Amino acid sequence: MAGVDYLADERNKAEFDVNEMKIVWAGSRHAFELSDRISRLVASDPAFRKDNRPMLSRKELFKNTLRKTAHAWKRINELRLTEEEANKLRFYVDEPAFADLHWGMFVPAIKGQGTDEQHQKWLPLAYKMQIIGCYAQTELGHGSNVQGLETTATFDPQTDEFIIHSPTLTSSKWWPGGLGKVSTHAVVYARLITDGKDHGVHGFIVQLRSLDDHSPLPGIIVGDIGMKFGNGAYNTMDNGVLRFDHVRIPRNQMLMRVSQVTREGKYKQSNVPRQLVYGTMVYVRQVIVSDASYALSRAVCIATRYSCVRRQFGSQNGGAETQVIDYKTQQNRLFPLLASAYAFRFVSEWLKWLYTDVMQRLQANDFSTLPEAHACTAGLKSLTTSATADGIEECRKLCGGHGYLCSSGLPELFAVYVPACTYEGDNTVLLLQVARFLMKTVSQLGSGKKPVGTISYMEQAEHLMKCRCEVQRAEDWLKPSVILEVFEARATRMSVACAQNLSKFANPEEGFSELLADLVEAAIAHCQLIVVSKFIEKLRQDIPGKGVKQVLGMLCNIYALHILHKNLGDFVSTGCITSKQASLANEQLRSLYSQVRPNAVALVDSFNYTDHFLGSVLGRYDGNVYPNLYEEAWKDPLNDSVVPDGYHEYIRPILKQQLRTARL
Ligand SMILES: CCCCCCCC/C=C\CCCC(=O)SCCNC(=O)CCNC(=O)[C@H](O)C(C)(C)COP(=O)(O)OP(=O)(O)OC[C@H]1O[C@@H](n2cnc3c(N)ncnc32)[C@H](O)[C@@H]1OP(=O)(O)O
Ligand SMILES: Cc1cc2nc3c(=O)[nH]c(=O)nc-3n(C[C@H](O)[C@H](O)[C@H](O)COP(=O)(O)OP(=O)(O)OC[C@H]3O[C@@H](n4cnc5c(N)ncnc54)[C@H](O)[C@@H]3O)c2cc1C
Repeated sequence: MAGVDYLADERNKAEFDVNEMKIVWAGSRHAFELSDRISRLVASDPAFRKDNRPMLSRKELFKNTLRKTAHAWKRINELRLTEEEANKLRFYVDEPAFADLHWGMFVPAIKGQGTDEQHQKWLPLAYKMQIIGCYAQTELGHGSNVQGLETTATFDPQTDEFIIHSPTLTSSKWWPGGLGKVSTHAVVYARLITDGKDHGVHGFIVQLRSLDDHSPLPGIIVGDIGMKFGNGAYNTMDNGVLRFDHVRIPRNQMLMRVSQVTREGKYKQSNVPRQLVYGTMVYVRQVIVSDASYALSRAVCIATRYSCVRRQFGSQNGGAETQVIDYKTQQNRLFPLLASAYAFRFVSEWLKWLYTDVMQRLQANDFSTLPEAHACTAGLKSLTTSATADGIEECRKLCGGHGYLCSSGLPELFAVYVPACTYEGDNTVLLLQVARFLMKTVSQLGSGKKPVGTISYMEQAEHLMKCRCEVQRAEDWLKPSVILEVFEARATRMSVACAQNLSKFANPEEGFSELLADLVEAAIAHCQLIVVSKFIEKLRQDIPGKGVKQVLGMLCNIYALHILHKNLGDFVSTGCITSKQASLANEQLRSLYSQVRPNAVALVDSFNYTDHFLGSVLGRYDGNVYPNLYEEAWKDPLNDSVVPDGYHEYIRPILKQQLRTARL
């Protein structure tokens, strides 16, 4: 029945103003209106259809992506979209493509590491897509260890050129998105060698393919690295392999903001930290945190709507069965994910602010906040992507058997999303960067150097090491000051314990290696504290709209108390809370689930996702799941004929043989 809203009752239960919540989710009225307009534009354009992706072969899939990307670019130009609008359009097209790396890494690498002159030369070409670029850093033999890269860029003073070379098989560039089949250019990371001296890894702009016929330039071997996890999914992207055989580029194609090579071959470093060479990664990690909130909210939206539609058991006198969302087990799995989606949204807004602030400071040669920005982007990228990947998979299970169908949208979402735990820095490797930052901070306590920003809580280390949680009743867990202190105490105690254990080793690096697992846990505790504290900060702001702040308060408490419940070992063993207080937290959590329950569908409606973007029969806005699921099944190519291809070759002979055997 078209037009019936099967979730209307659920929507009527909401205790807050959904339209105001949509604005909170989007970040501002402007952001909401822009996002709403662009999402509808994409949804209404048949060229952006995506429901056939799992059925396509790799070649068809890739060509389809090329077609869509070209169409998107055409629409961006026809409609004269702003950069913000164009980014939203690409987001709602929802198909990983070479353009992500062009706009997301190639352009930012030139902007961040290039000189004014290089900006003038390359950015106009890139902005008009007259060249298409990728970010070629990772190699077959090294990804995490950037300092271990092997590609060389040797300066030749005779010709004023660099010679880019892949000396070994393991030095082949391997993974860069957009490289395999599309990019004409790349920012290539290679060891800079002048006068026989190795100056470490630097970025170089290298042309890879002819701008006339797209063939690889002399000395370049380039191709796709092959099928990846899942059908459809990330296989729309041409992750590539690239080898150089003494390829020459002009000297002015080394990105020279951080350091320069003069005409004479002299290496000079600007008065900026060498880590700025890693600046593009910091930028993208911050974007990835924001993307985590979108990916998780999408899965949660599907699982929440479907959990209201789906009924199992509990029928009384022939009445309706129980909606599965009313089972406390379902709530205990689903509502913390709903809360996490909101928590990640708010922490990503803050992280974007932090990043912008750091960039402004860098312009004024103030590098003081760079270490914190690195630790926060690395740590939050790791925390949010791991939680999101696990959360999407949990949402699939929350949808029971139907969640395993491609038409639920969840298998593809998981397959596309899960590499986020690896790309842009393996999550464990990134947490270890946070741990280094924490150990440095602890070692400086009492030295007069004040910890600032997200680590400023360590200034109270003396208090946090011995404070006792004051919770006596379940409601006490609703006080933000109580939650904050407990999370700060846990993070401090775990970091200090690691530092104390480290100090027992004569060689600090040996100690660090031995304690890696504990260090990762301390880093996670610190990152979870950041997420909790940014949610609490958000609630201190003026948030208009009936009931909006109240329901966000519930989600904030669910996020914090669920983390506490899942990590009870940490909180209890460090003496931050007692086991009695732990059970009071659990009691409060159950009560919060009941309070959120009537608001669940409205909370996912607030994401304002179109059915096109969700791409899920189970998550349809109107909740009309079964007829559509049924109809969807018949679209499968296997159902094109009643008797399958292969019947005569393979099924019939078996049946006949069985008949003969039966007669014997
Ligand atoms: C519209 C936008 C769309 C965006 C597109 C989004 C999605 C696209 C999809 C996929 C893209 C995927 C792209 C990639 O994967 S690109 C490759 C990414 N690779 C990595 O992330 C590699 C990870 N490794 C590293 O970053 C480094 O090797 C390291 C692990 C950080 C170690 O580096 P190094 O050995 O040099 O450093 P040390 O550990 O010795 O530390 C020395 C000091 O430097 C500080 N440091 C390290 N990194 C940074 C940084 N980025 N910024 C600032 N400071 C940094 C570190 O803390 C040490 O400081 P100290 O004070 O202790 O000396
Ligand atoms: C889909 C996808 C897209 C990508 N796109 C790009 C791109 O556009 N450009 C680009 O340059 N690269 C790209 N990459 C590469 C990506 O950045 C790397 O794969 C990533 O940085 C991880 O590095 P690795 O593969 O070397 O992992 P490894 O470092 O080999 O990790 C293997 C295991 O070792 C562990 N490990 C490694 N070092 C340590 C340590 N010091 N301590 C403890 N444990 C450790 C890790 O935790 C992990 O469990 C992409 C990768 C993927 C999957």
